Amino acid sequence: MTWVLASTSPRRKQLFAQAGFATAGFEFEQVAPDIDETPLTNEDAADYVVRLALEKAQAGLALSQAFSHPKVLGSDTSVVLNGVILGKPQDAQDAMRILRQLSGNTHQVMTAVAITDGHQSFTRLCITDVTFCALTDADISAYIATQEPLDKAGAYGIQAIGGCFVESIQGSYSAVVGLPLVQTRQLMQLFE
Ligand SMILES: Cc1cn([C@H]2C[C@H](O)[C@@H](COP(=O)(O)OP(=O)(O)OP(=O)(O)O)O2)c(=O)[nH]c1=O
Repeated sequence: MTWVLASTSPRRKQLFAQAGFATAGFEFEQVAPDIDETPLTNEDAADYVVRLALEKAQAGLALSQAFSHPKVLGSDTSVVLNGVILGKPQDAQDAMRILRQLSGNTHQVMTAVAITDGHQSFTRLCITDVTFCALTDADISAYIATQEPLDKAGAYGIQAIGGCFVESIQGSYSAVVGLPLVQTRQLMQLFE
């Protein structure tokens, strides 16, 4: 039996390693799923993240044929403001646009996790409210100059400099970073 993380995210790798602390001899392989992340027409944000997590897990399973009895985890994180998915910034200008919208407001971080072994698939969805303090354009420009926002949903990382903008959160911190630890462990236990 082999655990496989279908993700290229270094944050998910770290979190998945943490989630396996109680699983005897826990080790995992990593594969890079390549899926189309375009939302369907009128697709609800929650439905979107769950679908993507499952598609990443299924794409990862197809890449895991060399492993014995693979159990494959996929996950997706989206930042949602007033029901609209903000996604990852295209470039610095887009990051500025996104961070101006988040400034002084509460948004939702939706993270879904899915595990499949080809016979059974289970998913969990975590929705965390994150409230940003008010940001000046100078704050945002200085943040973008660090490059940190560019590969992240919602153009920030709560675990690093972006944490300076987070006034409060309600929900799972690890889900905001990229993988909810409690829910991931619960899903893993379904396969033990
Ligand atoms: C909101 C937020 C997002 N993020 C990151 C987590 C995810 O890596 C990324 C969201 O993009 P995802 O598309 O969920 O994941 P990914 O492309 O990085 O990796 P993969 O699809 O291979 O699993 O944004 C943070 O690191 N910190 C934060 O505070």
